[in-house]
Amino acid sequence: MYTKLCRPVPSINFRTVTCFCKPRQLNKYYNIIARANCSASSSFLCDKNVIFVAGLGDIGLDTSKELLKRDLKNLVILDRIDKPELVCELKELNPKTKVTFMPYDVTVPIAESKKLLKKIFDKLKCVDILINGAGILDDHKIEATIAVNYTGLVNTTTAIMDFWDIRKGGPGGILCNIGSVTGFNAITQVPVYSGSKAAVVNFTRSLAKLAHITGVTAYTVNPGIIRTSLVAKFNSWLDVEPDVAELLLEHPTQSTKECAASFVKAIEKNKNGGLWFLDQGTLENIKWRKYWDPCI
Ligand SMILES: NC(=O)c1ccc[n+]([C@@H]2O[C@H](COP(=O)([O-])OP(=O)(O)OC[C@H]3O[C@@H](n4cnc5c(N)ncnc54)[C@H](O)[C@@H]3O)[C@@H](O)[C@H]2O)c1
Ligand SMILES: CCCCCCO
Repeated sequence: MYTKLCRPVPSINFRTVTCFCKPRQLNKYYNIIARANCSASSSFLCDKNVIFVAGLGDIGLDTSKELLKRDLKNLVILDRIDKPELVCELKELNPKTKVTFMPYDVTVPIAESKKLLKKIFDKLKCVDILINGAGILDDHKIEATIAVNYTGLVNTTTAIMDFWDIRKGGPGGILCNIGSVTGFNAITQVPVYSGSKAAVVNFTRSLAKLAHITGVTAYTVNPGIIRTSLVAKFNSWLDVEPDVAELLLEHPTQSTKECAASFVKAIEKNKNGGLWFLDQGTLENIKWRKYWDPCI
């Protein structure tokens, strides 16, 4: 619906190249170049430019590796973590994709986020997908949890709208926000974290419904529990359960690789309004029950 398709290409040999970068008059050479890069068996992601906020985290790193199997044109990783060895490892994985790392803290003022995004857009000319994945889990850190998990995501999203919003002449874009199963049903003992993820889910559902105005589609990927450094040990709110991590990790979990495989599959489905549930290696788009309708 919002994917500005290039000139229809023969579906037999080539997939339709979707493009937000040149919404008006697509240069026929772009089509040929894109086709040359993307064989018929390639993914929707082939030849795309992707920004991945938190692409070096435990889930982020394996998801970045999975993305790099899809012949992206550019993968720009923004993260607070600065681990050059991980970036070098990613750069080696696929010669078809240029991997760039830029330090970024999602809690900076929105003007800083815009400045960083301008540098990226000036370099790449277009960005097809923004993945917002920054998150912390420590219910002792109330302000920080909300600042990183929610405000940081909202600000980064709002900042990119300067470059994507079709009302400003932008090409539109695709937002992939990392929520969590706790955004649907809380881990009661970490209500601040769970609430921040519910906010991410709710915010993103609204953006999806605004896509007809902004040209920006949006969905969330909501992993179940994965054994990462985030969950190894964390504080419950007001210490209501000192052993919350141990108790949770007694239940079935999934690996970062399983999550990454489902994560990229969800991105390839590119469903505006998707509520992707990624638990124990499965991928399901869940239906949100409506209890009330603002009727506007
Ligand atoms: N591990 C799980 O079970 C699980 C389940 C569902 C959702 N999640 C979410 O997935 C995401 C990744 O979590 P993870 O388990 O890989 O843990 P992780 O700690 O390895 O990753 C967290 C990522 O967020 C980044 N980050 C934190 N604060 C930041 C800031 N201020 N600015 C920029 N980046 C910042 C970190 O650098 C890291 O890349 C988080 O949003 C988390 O809430 C995790
Ligand atoms: C083990 C607790 C996992 C909490 C992160 C789910 O988003």
